[in-house]
Amino acid sequence: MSRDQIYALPRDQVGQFQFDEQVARVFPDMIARSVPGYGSILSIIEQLSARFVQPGTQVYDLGCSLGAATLLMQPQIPPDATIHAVDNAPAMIDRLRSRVDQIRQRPTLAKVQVHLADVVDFPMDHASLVVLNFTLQFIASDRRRELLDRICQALIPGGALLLSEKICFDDPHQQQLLSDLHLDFKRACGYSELEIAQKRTSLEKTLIPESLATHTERLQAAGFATVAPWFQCFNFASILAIKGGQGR
Ligand SMILES: Nc1ncnc2c1ncn2[C@@H]1O[C@H](C[S@+](CC[C@H]([NH3+])C(=O)[O-])CC(=O)[O-])[C@@H](O)[C@H]1O
Ligand SMILES: O=C(O)C(=O)Cc1ccccc1
Repeated sequence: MSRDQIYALPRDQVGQFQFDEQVARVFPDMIARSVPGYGSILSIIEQLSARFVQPGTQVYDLGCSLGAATLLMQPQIPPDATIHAVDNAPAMIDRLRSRVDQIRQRPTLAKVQVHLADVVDFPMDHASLVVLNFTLQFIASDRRRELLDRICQALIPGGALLLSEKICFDDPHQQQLLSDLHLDFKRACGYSELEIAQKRTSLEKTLIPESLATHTERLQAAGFATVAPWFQCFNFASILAIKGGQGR
């Protein structure tokens, strides 16, 4: 796996973070060394897919990057279900397309369709599981509610949304403590102070975290009957939201 050294050398100017060729090349290493719990969340997504995905339904992996979640879910779900892996970064989608083409499309495996598209207006229907694994944080704040409304509408009764995000805290002491612990995690994973500082600058206007309360309230307002935060490590959290059955 290629090591992320993107921010290792000093830059005169640090531009906005982009999911370009350079990032796609090192992405598995970058995310594993930047997001505490990323590997655990992926293996729970694999487990959830076995429980929630129903025969003949659609699964959406929104902001799929290199398809880590998609490729784990594929062997777990009924063969007549379809996974739609969606990302608007050509560098990510090109790599995922060639990986999916390499996997022989066995009739016992669910189909994977790879889409270069913006998740904000990507059409969805008859979904039993939607994955937003660290993607909503990159969507413009004023488009988030609309996307969650559409996801809830697209889900069948009993269908699930898995939402993982970097979060922030209303209490400044909690904010300081948990972001400091995240920085310690990055240091322990081998990032230098320069790498940490330059990446932080590049993400400032691109990755906009919200509080767990904001996420929970918006999911409830979008129509989810059950909103269950199930994972938190420092300032990263994951929520499972279920659309109610008939009458809920
Ligand atoms: N509007 C958008 N439309 C489509 N894609 C988008 C948009 N905005 C951002 N992206 C895409 O969302 C992904 C976010 S990474 C997700 C990891 C993955 N889920 C994983 O489980 O490995 C998380 C991170 O890097 O922290 C990138 O590939 C962007 O191109
Ligand atoms: O690196 C960080 O500080 C993050 O918040 C997570 C992250 C991981 C990968 C790409 C962009 C942001």
